[in-house]
Amino acid sequence: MSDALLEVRDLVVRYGEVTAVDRVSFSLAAGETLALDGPSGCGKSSTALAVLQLRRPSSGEVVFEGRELTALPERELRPLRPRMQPVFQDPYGSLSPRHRIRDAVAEPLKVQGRWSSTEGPARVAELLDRVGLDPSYGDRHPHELSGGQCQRAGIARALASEPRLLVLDEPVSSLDPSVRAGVLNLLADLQDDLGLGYLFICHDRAVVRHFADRVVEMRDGRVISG
Ligand SMILES: Nc1ncnc2c1ncn2[C@@H]1O[C@H](COP(=O)(O)OP(=O)(O)OP(=O)(O)O)[C@@H](O)[C@H]1O
Repeated sequence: MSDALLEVRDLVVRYGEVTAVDRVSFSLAAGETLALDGPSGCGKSSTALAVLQLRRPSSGEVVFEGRELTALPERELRPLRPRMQPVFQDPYGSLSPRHRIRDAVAEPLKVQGRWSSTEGPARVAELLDRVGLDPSYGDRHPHELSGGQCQRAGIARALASEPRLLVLDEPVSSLDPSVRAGVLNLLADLQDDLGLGYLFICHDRAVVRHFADRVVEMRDGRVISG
């Protein structure tokens, strides 16, 4: 019995004739950061989407917390989805422009039946505070936040689901260099506190070296080292 949080075995993702991910395997423990590195188009994002089951792989296995996900119908996946949360490159893209930050963070609690009108607002304030945002930011809309603040709000929303795994697809690439370190430090703190596993996609070698425990190097859909 493996104690891996995530185990990916012989993963294949095809888009029609294109094989974007070709028998990729790796594993990730709780509290660990595994980086996927490689040139543009080598299949990093396709791997991430297949791990999250946002795109169903063509073949292979994704074992998360001991359960093989690829064979599960959507209704059986649904209760597991909160435990694996994505954070994408575009901080504004993961938050609806029409909703206040407070509502965006509250939504997972409501959808997952964990909202109460007495404790819910305090939980949202606590999550905003946890990501370094003053809870008064809850009143704002995404366009009233900087890119870094918006990415923090997106992380608060992801944390509302009480995940065990964050799939971080270029989470700081669109941010000003001056705010990148702050968001990476926040992610490192959260990992220390919560024991989260991170699948981390990033094309910045210096960031990868600094942030990742292990690196899986990809080329043309395949793992070439790691
Ligand atoms: N929705 C899609 N339909 C068809 N082909 C796709 C699709 N998404 C990705 N691809 C192709 O799959 C391959 C891998 O793309 P992917 O985005 O996974 O790579 P990546 O390493 O994440 O690249 P980048 O760093 O540029 O995001 C590429 O050849 C790409 O053109």
